[in-house]
Amino acid sequence: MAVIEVNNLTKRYADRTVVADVSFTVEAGEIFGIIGRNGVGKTTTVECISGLRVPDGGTVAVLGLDPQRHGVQLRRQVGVQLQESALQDRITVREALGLFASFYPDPARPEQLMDELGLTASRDTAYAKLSGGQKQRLSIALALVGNPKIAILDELTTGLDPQARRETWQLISGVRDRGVTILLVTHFMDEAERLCDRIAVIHDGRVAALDTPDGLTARIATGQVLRFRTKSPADLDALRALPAVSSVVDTDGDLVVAGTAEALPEAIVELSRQHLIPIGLKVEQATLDDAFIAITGTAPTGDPA
Ligand SMILES: Nc1ncnc2c1ncn2[C@@H]1O[C@H](COP(=O)(O)OP(=O)(O)OP(=O)(O)O)[C@@H](O)[C@H]1O
Repeated sequence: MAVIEVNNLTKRYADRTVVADVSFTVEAGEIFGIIGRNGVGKTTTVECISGLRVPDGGTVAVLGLDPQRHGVQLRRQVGVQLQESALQDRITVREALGLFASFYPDPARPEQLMDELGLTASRDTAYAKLSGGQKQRLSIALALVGNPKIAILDELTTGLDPQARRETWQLISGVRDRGVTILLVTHFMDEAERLCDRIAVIHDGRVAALDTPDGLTARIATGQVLRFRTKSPADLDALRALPAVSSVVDTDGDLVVAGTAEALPEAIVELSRQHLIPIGLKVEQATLDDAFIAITGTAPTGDPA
């Protein structure tokens, strides 16, 4: 059963089209990812879904309701993690969770959420005194405190250290296992690969691809990804024309060539014909990162080291 249906969504700011023609459906119980580089319209798309923005075209239905016309009913059933919290500086973690819990008919227990999100030690700390990571955990807790049917999480783990990211992923998997549908916006490929059942790749305000993480990787997957530099610019079209090569992308001077197992010998011969040698050559198995590069022609940015 689809719980979110987005059809031909468009959104303009002044005369600039930010969301051009986006369509997808999210099924009950899945973790659905929206991935894309900064500024491609991900947040605008989820803001239209959560009723915070009015679309200029197309339709959005959440649990069968129009977010604009049925905002009050939907707010009880949809938890939204805001990118920047509008909390007062002096409110403590415990007070904020208690306050938000009071808005809902059947809220989660704040103590349990604080425990699950590692916030118990800072329960009496004022919002302004929390670290970036603690603020992030609190924003996730606030999205979940109403026991929502759908949770919309935007840049879930930005600002968290590697250990906290992994703990947050576990927590989100656990929330999904309890039957909550999750719409996750991220530009971290490892996060999308680890958590999402299906992913929409947004590029230039459109859905460039929609599939499972494995399905997206399989599009280029052929098996191998070669990474190297050359001393002078290579003829990329000649590389693209090789039978075993499915894509060639130049990411700031580093060439990323995806293809079958034959791509390596073919590329070496072609480069040698161009009087070039591959510098720093690495041969790897394809990942979601590589699929993203092949689909959008650009590298995702902001991945943690
Ligand atoms: N209220 C606004 N008025 C004008 N332009 C806006 C507004 N909000 C966003 N934009 C612009 O629209 C584009 C898409 O923004 P959006 O936040 O939807 O992208 P995003 O993919 O979520 O990026 P990010 O990961 O940086 O949040 C950006 O270029 C942004 O600067």
